Amino acid sequence: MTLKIELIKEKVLSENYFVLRNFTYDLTRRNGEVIRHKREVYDRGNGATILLYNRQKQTVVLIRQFRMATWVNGNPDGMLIETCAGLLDADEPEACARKEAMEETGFEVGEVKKLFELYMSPGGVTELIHFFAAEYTDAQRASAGGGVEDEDIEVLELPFTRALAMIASGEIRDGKTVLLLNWLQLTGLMVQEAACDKLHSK
Ligand SMILES: Nc1nc2c(ncn2[C@@H]2O[C@H](COP(=O)(O)OP(=O)(O)O[C@H]3O[C@H](CO)[C@@H](O)[C@H](O)[C@@H]3O)[C@@H](O)[C@H]2O)c(=O)[nH]1
Ligand SMILES: [Mg+2]
Repeated sequence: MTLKIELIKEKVLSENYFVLRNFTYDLTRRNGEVIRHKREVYDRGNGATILLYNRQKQTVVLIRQFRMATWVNGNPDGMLIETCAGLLDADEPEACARKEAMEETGFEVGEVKKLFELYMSPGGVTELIHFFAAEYTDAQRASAGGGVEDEDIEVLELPFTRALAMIASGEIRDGKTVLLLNWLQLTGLMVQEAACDKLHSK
């Protein structure tokens, strides 16, 4: 059942790099009762992210960068391991994913697969992230990556099994990255762990 919403007031609390608003609205509950809500909503745009994987080498490409929000919330050095990602700005999601792969990892990917679009923090953040995956080859490496302007991004090419182990150990704790690595595991596109360990011990 669709709830009825009537917007009463919208107030901009902060409009600097992104926008924080306070919404007052009346919501008609499923039982017909009307309740008034006040909710703060942070709009920092939508984004795209892409997992690069190589079946032959059984590897994935991730990045490590400083994330202030994690430092504020208990991450001692603020460093986070993630799939490459960016804000859409004026780009279409797929174009954004390709551009971020190029800028952040240095790989110019070929065919990309659209997976899903997910709200990442619906309690208060508008952001919708578009998820992609692409197989990469060494020949597609066009630059060292590292990001643009004031970014300082480290590129990590890891055995897929190592990346999965890093979720279990807590070394990877970024939501979009865990989702994408779990998606790849579920596809069965990567070989089973024992075979993969054998490949990397050669
Ligand atoms: N001056 C200033 N610059 C900012 C601010 N916030 C972000 N930036 C700059 O804006 C750029 C954003 O880089 P992108 O690569 O486009 O985005 P992202 O931060 O990696 O975000 C991606 O990942 C996030 C985490 O999962 C996602 O939340 C986001 O949607 C996107 O997919 C960076 O150069 C960053 O320094 C700010 O408050 N002030
Ligand atoms: Mg980025």
